[in-house]
Amino acid sequence: MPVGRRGGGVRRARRAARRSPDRNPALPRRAQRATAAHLPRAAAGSVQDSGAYDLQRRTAPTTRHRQNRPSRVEGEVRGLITAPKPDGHPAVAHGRVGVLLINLGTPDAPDPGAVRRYLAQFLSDPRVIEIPAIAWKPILHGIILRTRPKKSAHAYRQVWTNEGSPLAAITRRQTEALRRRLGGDVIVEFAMRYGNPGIASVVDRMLSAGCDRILAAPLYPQYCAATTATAQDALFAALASVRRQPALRTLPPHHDDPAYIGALKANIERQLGGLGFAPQRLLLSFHGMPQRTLELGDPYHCHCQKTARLLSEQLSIPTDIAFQSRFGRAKWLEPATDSVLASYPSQQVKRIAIAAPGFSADCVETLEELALRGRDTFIAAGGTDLAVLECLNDSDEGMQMLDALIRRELAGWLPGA
Ligand SMILES: C=CC1=C(C)c2cc3[nH]c(cc4nc(cc5[nH]c(cc1n2)c(C)c5CCC(=O)O)C(CCC(=O)O)=C4C)c(C)c3C=C
Ligand SMILES: [Fe+2]
Repeated sequence: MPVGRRGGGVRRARRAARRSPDRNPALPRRAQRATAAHLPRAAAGSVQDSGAYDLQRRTAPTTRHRQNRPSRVEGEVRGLITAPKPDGHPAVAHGRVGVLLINLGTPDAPDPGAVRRYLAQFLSDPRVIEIPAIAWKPILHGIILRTRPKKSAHAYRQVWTNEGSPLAAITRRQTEALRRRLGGDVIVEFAMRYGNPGIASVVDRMLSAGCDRILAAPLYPQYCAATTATAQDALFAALASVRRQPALRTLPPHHDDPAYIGALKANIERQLGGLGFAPQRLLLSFHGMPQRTLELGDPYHCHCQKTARLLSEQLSIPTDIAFQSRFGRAKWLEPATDSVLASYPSQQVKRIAIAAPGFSADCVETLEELALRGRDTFIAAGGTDLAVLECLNDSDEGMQMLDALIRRELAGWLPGA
């Protein structure tokens, strides 16, 4: 907008505010005049194209108001210069910035029924199983959901904690830590792509709390259609029926971000330094994917390779890369973690550490598949020492990285940023 026009707008807005029959009757006349006179210039435009109906606040800001304040100047101004709502206009909370951490999800309990419900939702996602539904549904319902829940529930039972599934407990702690770091200006929540709390219900809560700007952060450093894209699909689907949609940003993949690589290096070196043995090799184990997804153009494999290369350049211990958690009969990315573990001892590699940089939180795949079954495989093949390192979780290194990435993506949305 040209400067002159904007200046005129400011003057008109101030005159209108002084004359306004809607001036706040709760304020003394002097305070009303002061309110109009102190309109920030930059904000006057928002008075003209007023969202003024929205504003609930009709009194001078109290401490409570300031704590819950809208994060943008326009919001403050709209808060002071209010117009009456038309009859029937609903109260609308607005002006808040939200961060939504999204992880994969996990069963509600380590029993076959809960695991079955979780797997039914997970494995019905066409982003995860890219087989035509007509062929996949009979296999899923006729075979997989009849057999796998019992086996998987056993795995979950071995790693379950007092706070529930490790993935859920850690994601909750990450959320609380980020909330503390970002302070009262940002509403921080987490949601799961499968299971609870679901993305739609959390988004609904954030909108009710007044989030009209949301940064969604799928907690996957390496982009994959089966994880990142489906989390975003679910978010967009949740908003598809919303009248008043928030502005939306999504956290990009950060597989090669110096903040991520630096956090991994610090986290791994700290843990290696505390081991009671000197590993000869560090195996970097990523979750696998069908080989076909690489051929279809999914960048996941390349992202994993790049993370592994950048990290190994920063570490003094020799590293290998492998892919775990194979599912189904199709060819998956190689080499497979269990094959590598079984082959190490015959190459005289008998003391190893494993890190899983693609998992932002420890889960059944790291705690059961790597730390229990992986260990058995390695020891049975002749290995002597194995340590499975913790994921970044809510460690200082991990939270510092997440804080930095999130703040970067919130640029312009936070006061003074
Ligand atoms: C980190 C990235 C992940 C990718 C990529 C991924 C792809 C993928 N996974 C399956 C099948 C299963 N995964 C399961 C658990 C699971 N997967 C991830 C992450 C990725 N998956 C996590 C973090 C977890 C752990 C969840 C938890 O509750 O702790 C499971 C369930 C467990 C089991 O029954 O083995 C399945 C099944 C496929 C098919 C796939 C890509 C096509
Ligand atoms: Fe998985």
